[in-house]
Amino acid sequence: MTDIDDTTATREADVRAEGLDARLVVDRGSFRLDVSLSAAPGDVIAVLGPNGAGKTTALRALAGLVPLTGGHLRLEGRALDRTPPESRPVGVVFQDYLLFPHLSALDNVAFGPRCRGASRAEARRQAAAWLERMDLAEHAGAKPRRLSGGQAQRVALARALAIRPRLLLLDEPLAALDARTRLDVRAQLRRHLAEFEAVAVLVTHDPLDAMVLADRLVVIEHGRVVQEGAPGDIARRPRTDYIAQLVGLNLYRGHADGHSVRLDSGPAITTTDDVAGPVFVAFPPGSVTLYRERPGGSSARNLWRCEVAGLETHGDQIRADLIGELPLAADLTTVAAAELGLQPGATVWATVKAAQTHAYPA
Ligand SMILES: Nc1ncnc2c1ncn2[C@@H]1O[C@H](COP(=O)(O)OP(=O)(O)OP(=O)(O)O)[C@@H](O)[C@H]1O
Repeated sequence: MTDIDDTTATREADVRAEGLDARLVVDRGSFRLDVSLSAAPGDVIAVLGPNGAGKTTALRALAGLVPLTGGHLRLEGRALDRTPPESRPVGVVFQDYLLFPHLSALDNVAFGPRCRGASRAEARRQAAAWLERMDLAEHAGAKPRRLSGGQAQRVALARALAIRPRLLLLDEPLAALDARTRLDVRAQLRRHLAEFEAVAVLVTHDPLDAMVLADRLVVIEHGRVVQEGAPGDIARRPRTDYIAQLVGLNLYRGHADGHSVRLDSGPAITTTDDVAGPVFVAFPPGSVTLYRERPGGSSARNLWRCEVAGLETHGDQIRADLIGELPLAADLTTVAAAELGLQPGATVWATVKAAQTHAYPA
């Protein structure tokens, strides 16, 4: 057995004995969720996917709020499939926090320990300690409507952690916040998740939240896992159009023979990678250069005639959506777009250097 096999085997043993080991099969009308999730203690997993992919269903199944149609759910070696939600060692932070409006921050956090048998005084003592840890001590007496979005989020997190869960679930934890608050709260949440010693699963459709907060991403589409791995690997080697769009790459599928990849859709792309067989080829929109006339002296091997289908601002750049023999996205500065006279319907020539493409096995 190699070292890698040893590490994998150890991780799998950890997952079975101490972590999360789940296959969640849930039928909801015509929709079927069927995803496997496993994590070792201390792992933060982000479940990422487009609208309707089944992220919330997966989270609710873990919490026990929707029943499994099939599969299994084990946490620290214990089957939870038939355990009612309130008896699961699971803490949940809902998207809109669902704080009790009539209770103070302190009593919101004390609620969990109290429900699980702590005396009123003990529950409040634990709650006060959690609020302190979240830098919220001075807001202990405040009702939720007096809290800012970021403070409410931390109270919700404190409430979920106060029951000392062995599985922490977060549903779009930053979605309710404005952009400025989001930045701060994301950094704080990252710190709290790093300190959390059990498994955390967060659901999001924001790739930045997923990349910053999680050790591992599980991408689901149409109720199935389409790709999983470390954030960096997924960003470098997307395997579906949805993921390629999330990480901002043009992505194609084709058949490689040496440095040439014949795409399933027709044209070929030259790459510096040496690959063979079925592959993906990806390149960033920023690596595309556009010309109004066919460039004569360009050394680029990859040259395609395209038509501008649409233009939109993208950060401080313009993103051109191009169609033609190779549909692609190209980023250029506003000045360059003006000089090229880019407008929908215009014909342009697009080039990409072989060294800026990346090919990998499909
Ligand atoms: N109560 C329900 N009854 C029947 N179908 C449902 C129910 N709730 C959700 N669905 C369906 O299950 C599928 C997955 O929904 P889910 O909310 O889990 O997706 P999601 O990935 O969380 O999406 P979003 O990002 O939009 O919240 C959708 O097709 C949805 O229409």
